Amino acid sequence: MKICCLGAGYVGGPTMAMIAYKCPDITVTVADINEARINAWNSDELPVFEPGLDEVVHAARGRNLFFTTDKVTAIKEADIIFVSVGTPTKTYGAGAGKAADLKYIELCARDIAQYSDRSKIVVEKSTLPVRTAQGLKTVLEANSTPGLDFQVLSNPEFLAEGTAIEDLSKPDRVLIGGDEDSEAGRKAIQTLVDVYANWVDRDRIITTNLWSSELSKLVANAFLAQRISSINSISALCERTGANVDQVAYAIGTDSRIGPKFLKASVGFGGSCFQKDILNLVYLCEYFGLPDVAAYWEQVIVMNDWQKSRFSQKIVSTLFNTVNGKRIAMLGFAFKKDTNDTRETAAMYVGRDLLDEQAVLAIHDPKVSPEQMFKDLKESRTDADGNPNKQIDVCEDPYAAAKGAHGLAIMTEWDSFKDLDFQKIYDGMYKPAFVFDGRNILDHEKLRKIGFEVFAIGR
Ligand SMILES: NC(=O)c1ccc[n+]([C@@H]2O[C@H](COP(=O)([O-])OP(=O)(O)OC[C@H]3O[C@@H](n4cnc5c(N)ncnc54)[C@H](O)[C@@H]3O)[C@@H](O)[C@H]2O)c1
Ligand SMILES: O=c1ccn([C@@H]2O[C@H](COP(=O)(O)OP(=O)(O)O[C@H]3O[C@H](CO)[C@@H](O)[C@H](O)[C@H]3O)[C@@H](O)[C@H]2O)c(=O)[nH]1
Repeated sequence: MKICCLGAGYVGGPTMAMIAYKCPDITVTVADINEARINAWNSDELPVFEPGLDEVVHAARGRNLFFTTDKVTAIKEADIIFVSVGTPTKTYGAGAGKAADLKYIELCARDIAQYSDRSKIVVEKSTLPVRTAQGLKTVLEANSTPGLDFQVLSNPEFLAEGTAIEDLSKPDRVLIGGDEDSEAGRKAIQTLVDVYANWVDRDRIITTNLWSSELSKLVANAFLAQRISSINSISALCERTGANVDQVAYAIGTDSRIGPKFLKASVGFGGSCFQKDILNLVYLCEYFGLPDVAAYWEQVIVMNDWQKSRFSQKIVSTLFNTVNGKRIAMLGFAFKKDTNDTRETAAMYVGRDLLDEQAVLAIHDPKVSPEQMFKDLKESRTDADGNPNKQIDVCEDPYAAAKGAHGLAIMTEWDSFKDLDFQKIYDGMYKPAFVFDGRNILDHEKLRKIGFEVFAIGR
């Protein structure tokens, strides 16, 4: 069997690497139009940082895993074609700021139709609005050689960044939606089930109709993000009342009906998916004439935005209502630990707020490049005369970032931050030395004993 995947991004690369790793008899080719990305997948410096990914790629690459820019051959040869291209929030026209931009998906469908000379199974791996499969099928049938059959399946991906390899090798479930009402549809579903059954227990592979599968992905992300916004809303109430949000989260999470996960209060959720997918859900609700449902889910985003700006306002008000010219050390820039991804990271929004207030940002992140930070903060590295940007100092070393700072903000929960020598950091800072723990990962009592003024979320 031959599988091809269009899109070698955060999802296409690792998911296909896992299929190739677990199924040595299947040839897996990942095709992308971005040559630099493909070159990186073929090098020792993979374009995605994920614990354990290097090992999986190295074991399969060249054996039955291939990365290429030749999408035509990849499409022609494949029995199953996954589509794993981006579905960003639309920035133009109807639905701008909410609806998913489906142009990359449609271009893939047109390529598949044009280059296929036999019937294929087409799998939606990207996160898509419910009922996209209908449009895909129409484009495929209208543009291909008559007589070919394209079975469209929905197989959304639930991996989280930073734990992608663990999530892919032991998924809670694999979801496959297809046309359950036709013989060809059921056969296509079974073909994909058989691929995953090489390493996933059969009872963890859920099959549904197409629309349930497409919608479940958006709903899963909406529910996860809703939990974070819920606990973050309570963090504000804790700060006013003397309750401790971590204690509250533990107390409610021990109720097996609520469960302990995704109740960690924070400076706000980030990442490429939650906001985009909830906005998409909101748009769909509006489109299908359900404004009250739309408003309900939109509140998850409103609360998240509030949590981020609340954090930057807290820094400014605590530092005597001015951070003008003050150095603020930001530890962490990625949207969560164990990834170099900064898409929608809370650090970017807090950073921009502080720059607006004329602060000097000293940023350290173990994985994020300075180029990425400047881009996200909408700043250039040098001024018109070629002198370095004086408002942003990217530091390789957290101690260097904190030296001469008035405040230190934990933006990402990197484990390495917990073991820093805080006495050394304290000695190098202006006094009073303020810590703003946006992830509640530090030992606050210990910090207070050293002499820090500590602000934590929800305490
Ligand atoms: N990032 C995640 O953790 C995650 C998890 C689950 C689901 N998803 C969903 O998966 C999809 C892909 O996300 P991603 O993070 O991998 O995106 P990404 O931007 O990292 O990768 C998409 C890739 O598709 C390529 N591409 C675009 N058009 C193409 C074409 N016509 N042919 C071949 N390649 C093409 C781009 O060059 C890019 O490399 C999105 O719908 C996203 O919502 C993402
Ligand atoms: O209790 C928590 C859990 C997470 N976060 C934050 O929420 C964001 C998202 O975290 P996470 O969900 O772990 O990472 P993602 O890679 O964005 O994964 C989500 O989005 C993916 C893309 O759709 C889905 O596949 C995953 O199932 C879903 O967890 C990050 O900023 C986290 O720091 C919190 O603030 N508190």
